[in-house]
Formats: sequence, C-alpha cells, structure tokens
Amino acid sequence: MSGLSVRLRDVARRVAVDLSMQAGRTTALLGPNGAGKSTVLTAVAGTHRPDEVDVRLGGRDLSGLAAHRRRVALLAQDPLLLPHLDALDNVAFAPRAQGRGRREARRLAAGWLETVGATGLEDRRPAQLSGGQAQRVAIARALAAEPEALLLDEPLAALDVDAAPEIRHVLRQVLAGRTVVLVTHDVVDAALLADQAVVLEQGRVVESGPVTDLLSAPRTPFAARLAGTNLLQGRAVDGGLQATDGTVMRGIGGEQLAPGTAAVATFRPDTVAVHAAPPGGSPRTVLPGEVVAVEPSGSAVRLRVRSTMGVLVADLTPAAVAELDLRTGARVHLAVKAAAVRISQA
Ligand SMILES: Nc1ncnc2c1ncn2[C@@H]1O[C@H](COP(=O)(O)OP(=O)(O)OP(=O)(O)O)[C@@H](O)[C@H]1O
Repeated sequence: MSGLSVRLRDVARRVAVDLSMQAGRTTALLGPNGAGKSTVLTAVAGTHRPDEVDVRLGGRDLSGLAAHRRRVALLAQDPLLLPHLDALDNVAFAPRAQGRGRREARRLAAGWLETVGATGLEDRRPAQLSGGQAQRVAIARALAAEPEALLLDEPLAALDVDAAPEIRHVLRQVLAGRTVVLVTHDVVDAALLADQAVVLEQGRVVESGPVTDLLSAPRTPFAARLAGTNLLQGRAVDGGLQATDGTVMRGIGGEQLAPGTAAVATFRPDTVAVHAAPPGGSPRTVLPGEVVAVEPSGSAVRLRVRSTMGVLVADLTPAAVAELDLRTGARVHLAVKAAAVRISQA
C-alpha cells in the first residue's frame, strides 16, 4: 500500500511543496499563518486547483478527479452539518451518496455514531447539539464516507477546553491505522494524534520527520517555538501524571481522571526553575537532567534539558544563566510547581 504524495506549485500564493506521507499514519502539517497548510489540504481534497498539482493516493492519480470522486474526507474546525437533517441522516448522507439504500445507509450511520460515542443523539438536529457533540457527528460522517484518506483542518480549534480532550480521545481511536493529514497549531494535537510532522514556512517544507524528533530536537525556529510547550505523556495518578519512566509529575486538572487513564502534563518553559542542587520546599516535582542546548528566546534564554522524562525546556533570564554558569553538558535540577502543571486526558 503506497501512501499520499502531493506535489504542487501555486504561483499567486507562493506555495511550492513536494510531500510524501505514509499510508496508515497520521501526518501533522504545521506552520505559521499563511504558510500554505490549507493550500495543501484543499489541493488534496480537490477544492482548490493550484497551477501545477500532482496528488497520488494509494497508487491512484487524483490530480484530475473532481472532489467527490477522490475518496478523501475533510473534517474542518466547523462541523458543517446539514442543518435540516438530524444526526443520523447527516451521517447516512455519505453512504446514500455512494448509492446505498436508505435503510442500509441508516444502519451504517448508527454504527458510526456508536464508534464516536454519539449514540442517543440520532434524532437531534445540528442546532440541538453542543460543539463537541456536533464534532462527533461530523467525525462519524467523515468515516461513513469510507475515505482512503482523512484530512483534518484544526478539528479541535473551535471546541471549548472541556470538549477538546474528549474529541481528541475519539480521534486518537478512530485515526489509528488510517492515512491522515492533520493541520494544527496545537502541540498537544501533534504529539498525541500524529506520527509524522511536516513544517511549512512561507510556502516551503522546512522540516519533516517523526513528531517525537520535531519536539525533542527542533531544527527550525517555528518548530522550536512549537516545542516550547513542555509536554509529557503518561498515565493519570493521584495528584499528577506518571511518565513512562515511572517518575511522577505533580499537577492539577486531572482530578476527574480515573487512575491509569492515558494523560498528558503540559507546562510553560517560564514555570521551570533551574537549580544547581536539588531544592526542597512546596509541592513540586524535581528532576535531575543535563543541559543539551542553550539558545536565545526573545529576551530570555531557553535551555533544553534531557531528563529521565524526556527533553524539557526552561526559559531563564540571561542573568540567571550567567549566575548558574549554565552551558551544554551542565548537570542541573529542574523544579516545577504542581500549580503550573496542567494534567489532561490524552
Ligand atoms: N483564496 C485565496 N486567494 C488568494 N490567496 C490566498 C487564498 N487563500 C490563501 N491565500 C494565500 O496563500 C498563502 C497560503 O495560505 P494558506 O491559507 O494555505 O496558509 P495556512 O498555512 O493554511 O494559513 P492559516 O494557518 O492562517 O490557515 C498565503 O499567502 C495566503 O494569503
């Protein structure tokens, strides 16, 4: 099975890319505003025709095909459900369009609604659904089209903070094993949903590779900023998160999660204190590590520190860096207060 390849040149938009994405994997498409992410996505979907375009999916040449014949489904930030149809018929619309009978299409639709945890919402019209419920129905509709590739355009961006983790969890389950392109500005989405990452800047690919490499050793300023949020994966435990190495990071926000639930801890680099010797004091996590990079970050200095929990970033004032004599190879202790660490469901 070959994957998805996109070669395009759009003169007016100044976008020129040549990308190969693996079959059965999720590739995050990252980059600043105007970098060309939507241009790539819509060129694959067939709703935008760049000056030159060559799109291949699973060995098929999609370049000249109309959008509805490409067997790709687009899931946008806005669920874009048909307002006059209930949830079941919104989902059944895709199999109906593929020629299935009404009864069969509705049976399939009910199955997809169950897959996304939307059983019970069949009779509701879009106006009667919350943002998260509507996005579940939109995911079911995208899957019901039995696409060969799924294109996700910031699927969680319009959701509130409570709904986003739930929908991310649904996506994690349904995206596994599928060929997916995910446009996102969110490092948590990239880390939890994608295997590979491609960074676009000014219409060009500037970085690509496994997401874990991008986050732990970014090679471009954009990726470095993106990776600037500390993110750890693990399991919820009482009062925090247990990382894969067994260390517990204390944090808040995970009180509702059952122990053992897959979770992430996120915290900003300016909340990480760096010490030469282990500090004591208030509830916090202390991690020993080694400085692997010292780089400017605005008016601060950013340290990358390899700990047993992975590479973490800390922003310090230049004065603190000088005082602690921090340089590559220095052994340090990182301290993070529980109140600065946000635990959420993965
Ligand atoms: N409909 C359009 N007509 C003309 N130029 C456009 C159009 N849409 C986007 N562009 C331009 O093409 C370039 C790439 O935009 P694109 O929307 O692909 O970027 P993006 O990475 O998706 O940005 P964002 O994160 O803001 O959605 C930008 O310079 C943008 O201004």
